[in-house]
Amino acid sequence: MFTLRRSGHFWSPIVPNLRLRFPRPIGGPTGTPIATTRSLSFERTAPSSEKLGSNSLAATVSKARIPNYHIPNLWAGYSRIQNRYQSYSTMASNTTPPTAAGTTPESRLRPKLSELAATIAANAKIVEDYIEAQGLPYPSFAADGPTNFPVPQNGETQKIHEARQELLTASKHIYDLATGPNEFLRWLVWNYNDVSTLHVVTAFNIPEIVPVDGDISYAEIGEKCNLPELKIRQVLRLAMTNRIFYEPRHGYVAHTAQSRLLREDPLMRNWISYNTDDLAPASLQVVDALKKYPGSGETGETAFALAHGNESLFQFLGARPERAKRFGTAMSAFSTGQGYAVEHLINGYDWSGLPKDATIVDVGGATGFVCVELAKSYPEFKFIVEDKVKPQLELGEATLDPALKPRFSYVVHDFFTEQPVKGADVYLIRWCMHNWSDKYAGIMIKSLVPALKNGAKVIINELALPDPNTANPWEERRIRTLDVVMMMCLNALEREEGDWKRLFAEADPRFRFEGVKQPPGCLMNIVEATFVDE
Ligand SMILES: C[S@@+](CC[C@H](N)C(=O)[O-])C[C@H]1O[C@@H](n2cnc3c(N)ncnc32)[C@H](O)[C@@H]1O
Repeated sequence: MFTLRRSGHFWSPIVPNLRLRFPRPIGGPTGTPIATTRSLSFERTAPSSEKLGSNSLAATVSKARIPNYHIPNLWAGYSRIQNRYQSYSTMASNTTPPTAAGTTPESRLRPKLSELAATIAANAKIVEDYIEAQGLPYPSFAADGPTNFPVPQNGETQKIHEARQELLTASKHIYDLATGPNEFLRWLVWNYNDVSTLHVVTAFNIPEIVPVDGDISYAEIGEKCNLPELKIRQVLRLAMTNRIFYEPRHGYVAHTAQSRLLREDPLMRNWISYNTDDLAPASLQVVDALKKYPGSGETGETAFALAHGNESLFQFLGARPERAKRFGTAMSAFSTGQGYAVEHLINGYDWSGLPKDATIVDVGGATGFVCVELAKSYPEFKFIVEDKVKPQLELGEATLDPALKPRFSYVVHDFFTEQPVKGADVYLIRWCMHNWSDKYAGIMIKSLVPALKNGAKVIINELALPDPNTANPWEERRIRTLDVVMMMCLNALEREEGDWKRLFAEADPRFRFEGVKQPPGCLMNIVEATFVDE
């Protein structure tokens, strides 16, 4: 029996400044509703010195303001807050959660199931506690689940994201280990069936046909797609094993979070259809391309070209405006987001080390949007945006803030020909060189040389691949896949630091290679070389 019959408050003996306030008398035997006062609340004034703990706790406390308490629930909530405070305090004091990665290549080959399971449990708890404490939407497969993992990416959540990464890595390891090599390989090669079912789902617009709320029979979907019910059932039941739709009752189909995303996100639809229509056929030609053109660096001698009537990717897109538009949208689905934000380039390079009125040439700069951002921070810099595609430059010029106009000019230029702007301080090349083999990347750098004054900088902003096993496994798979896609489509590649260094050395011995940087939180790198001609 627990009854409170006077107004007042309790101070938590564990959490500084946390109190349970009940300004009006409340009462009732254990387990029965207590007086319906809406002013019953947890309160806490967090000292500013407490970072992670206090912010998370603040959300927990505000979530706890619920009317119609039962006394036991109230105390459960009170002690939950205290427990959470203790777990955040531990996290804030830099306790490292268990990790799945071994420390040597050999130890990575021999993980133990029980240790992986412990890693999963510990890191899942960290992530889950944070989500609940912040009142974030809980991850779910259900149609109303969040479309992205709900923890935002910022300095304060770094430890939570590290824990999530450990969770993902250990989960993949334990799954693969428990599968065993024989089954693993047998299923790996069947992954094309996942792609082909996804292709059917998107090509026949099935996410549109399935209602957002409720369900629809296989027969009705078949009628709308002009396909037999049985075939729809075959395809969708495999797709469902990837949680694309589910079957709430026998013979009926409803949305999951993933199928809803296919319905509602045009970027995602473009990304999928570009891959299924344009790239998947090329992937089946990689072996033939390697046999036919083993050492080629030409864009027309690729798996893509073999799959698409001997047209290079650029020729293919140039002749098909609709596909080109879809390609553009698909690319933005891949390379937008926090890790690719231009601000990393603005904040991650020492622009203030340049002369105050420096001239920056943005080679292959499209609309010049990178320079526009740079111009905001460096009010005396001047910018020349170059691109081969005139409409992009025209768009940039037409949409430029009038206040910036005196500092900007736009020049049609092919970056494989001699650089027309002589004596600039910086030649910036962002997201252009990974489209080209070393043969052409070398020509791009050599074409700059006649324009370079002593001390001029060449800054390249794209990837510099890390050594194997130094990135987290998830990121490693992303960049290695991208690297192979560049080969398949264009005989191009993502480069390592050594590749960048060699490119500059081969282009001209007067280049001093300054190295590669990766701004914190950025998925791209900044490669820098100085032209030294004294
Ligand atoms: C992937 S986009 C990068 C655009 C921009 N730099 C950025 O950071 O997003 C590649 C750019 O290179 C341009 N481009 C392609 N071939 C070119 C060439 N031969 N000369 C100049 N620009 C070219 C394209 O028009 C496109 O704007």
